[in-house]
Amino acid sequence: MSAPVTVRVPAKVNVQLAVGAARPDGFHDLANVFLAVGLYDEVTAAPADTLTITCSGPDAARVPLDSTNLAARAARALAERYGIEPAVRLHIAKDIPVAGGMAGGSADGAAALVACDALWGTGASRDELLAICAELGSDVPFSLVGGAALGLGRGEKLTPVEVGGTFHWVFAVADGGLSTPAVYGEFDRLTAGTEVPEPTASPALLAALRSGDAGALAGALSNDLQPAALSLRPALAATLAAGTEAGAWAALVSGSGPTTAFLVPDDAAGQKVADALTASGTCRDARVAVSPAPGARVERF
Ligand SMILES: C[C@@](CO)(OP(=O)(O)O)[C@H](O)COP(=O)(O)OP(=O)(O)OC[C@H]1O[C@@H](n2ccc(N)nc2=O)[C@H](O)[C@@H]1O
Ligand SMILES: Nc1ncnc2c1ncn2[C@@H]1O[C@H](COP(=O)(O)OP(=O)(O)O)[C@@H](O)[C@H]1O
Repeated sequence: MSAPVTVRVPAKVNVQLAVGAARPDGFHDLANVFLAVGLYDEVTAAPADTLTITCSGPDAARVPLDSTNLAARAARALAERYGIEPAVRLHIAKDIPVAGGMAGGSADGAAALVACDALWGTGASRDELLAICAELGSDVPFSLVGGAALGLGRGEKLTPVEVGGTFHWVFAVADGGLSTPAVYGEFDRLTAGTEVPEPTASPALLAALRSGDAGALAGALSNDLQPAALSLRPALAATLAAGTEAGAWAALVSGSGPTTAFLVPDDAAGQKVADALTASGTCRDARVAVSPAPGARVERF
């Protein structure tokens, strides 16, 4: 019998999220610049008679353990592709905030795919794995590749982006989550009757990533979903202000939120901003992390 396989997978922050008008299929075309950050989930796949799924960690109770779980969906999709039974016990050790705009579910989907591929010896190519990821969700391909990438289309068409240094972040974890479709829906409501421009990647942002210049990156961060997230969760404005007052170089909502992200110059500043955010009472938790981080990788057999 094969030994269990454990895969570690990072969270993400969107350093640019340019959103176009709603498409006929309900999705939005994006220029989505993903940056993987060093907060990780681990997914372990072990042989079993049937597909079962468990989750541990402080937010485990908020993770669905039914057939909608993205890790379970990934295992089923791979098994179906190779005509085998999805007989696997999946365990998620969850450290990425749930429904927080940091792609935790997508991360678990990508990790389960890599873990099951190794466990079952399917030998799927990188392109096959990426195609399954794109079927599972717009953010899932990025969780597989990690680093930094520009996502076009609905975010699934990836081009790697060069990163020339290490960036230091603080993430303020909010109470409860925000639904991604609800935030896109609020974006549509807020932009109704206006001309929504075609989303394009910012040359200044890509140059800042390439040079590793955190000050330049701070000036180039942008998120078109931020007004929608703030409209649905006005209290996030106080969190953003608390981090900025404590010395963060820049503050923005991470993706669809409600996690907020603070770019800081170094470790010491990160600890100071994290302490101030915790003391402010405007968030549930504050986590420090660095980027870039590698994508879904087998850690141990
Ligand atoms: C906003 C972003 C930014 O990276 O992530 P989060 O911040 O939620 O993690 C993504 O676009 C979320 O991607 P993901 O969570 O994979 O979304 P999907 O499962 O593909 O789609 C869920 C729903 O979000 C909306 N959606 C998603 C992607 C997109 N380009 N346009 C959309 O309108 C649609 O309503 C869709 O039905
Ligand atoms: N493995 C998983 N981990 C977390 N959430 C999951 C998972 N599988 C499915 N979900 C569902 O996806 C929703 C979005 O969660 P998540 O991916 O953590 O946030 P976001 O889309 O904001 O980045 C959750 O509310 C949950 O219902």
